[in-house]
Amino acid sequence: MTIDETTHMCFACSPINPIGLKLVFADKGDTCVTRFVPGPQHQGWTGRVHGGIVTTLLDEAMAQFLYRRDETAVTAELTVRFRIPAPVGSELLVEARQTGARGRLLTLEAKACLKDGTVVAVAQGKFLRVPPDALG
Ligand SMILES: CCCCCCCCCCCCCCCC(=O)SCCNC(=O)CCNC(=O)[C@H](O)C(C)(C)COP(=O)(O)OP(=O)(O)OC[C@H]1O[C@@H](n2cnc3c(N)ncnc32)[C@H](O)[C@@H]1OP(=O)(O)O
Repeated sequence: MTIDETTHMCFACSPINPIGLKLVFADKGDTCVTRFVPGPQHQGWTGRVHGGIVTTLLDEAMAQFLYRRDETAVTAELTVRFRIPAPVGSELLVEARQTGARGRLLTLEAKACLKDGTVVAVAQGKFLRVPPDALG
């Protein structure tokens, strides 16, 4: 896949998308991790981070796990369980890992936790391999 890591506009991880989350990822053991401090602009109900933003963090962590391992795949299905409200202003630690692979189908899981380890949300993702040129 040919993607310019400095100029792409991914909402979650682009360094230059003006309204993006600007997530930075790293590999840690068999996981891919990131941290994010949601601001007031990321809330739904007052003081609670919007579930779509939490979902984006989880989805992106799984997608980055694959990207960093040279897999070209897209999210085909995503299930999120929101365990507790994510408070605006509290850092979220997000990690993703692969749980399986069968043919084109890759399965992953991700979780978002508060700094004290409290789990905020967990996700199961199914990703389907696509040809590299399908993703530009
Ligand atoms: C370090 C620096 C960073 C730099 C960083 C650079 C940028 C890094 C950007 C990252 C960016 C990430 C972003 C986040 C991840 C997105 O957000 S990805 C975007 C959201 N997802 C999409 O747009 C996907 C939209 N859907 C599709 O394109 C198509 O439906 C799919 C998923 C490719 C599948 O279509 P298809 O290839 O035509 O396949 P299809 O014939 O439907 O199914 C093939 C097989 O898979 C099976 N299948 C399909 N769906 C499922 C399912 N959900 N469950 C089970 N089986 C399934 C089918 O049953 C079928 O099985 P067989 O009949 O072959 O046995």
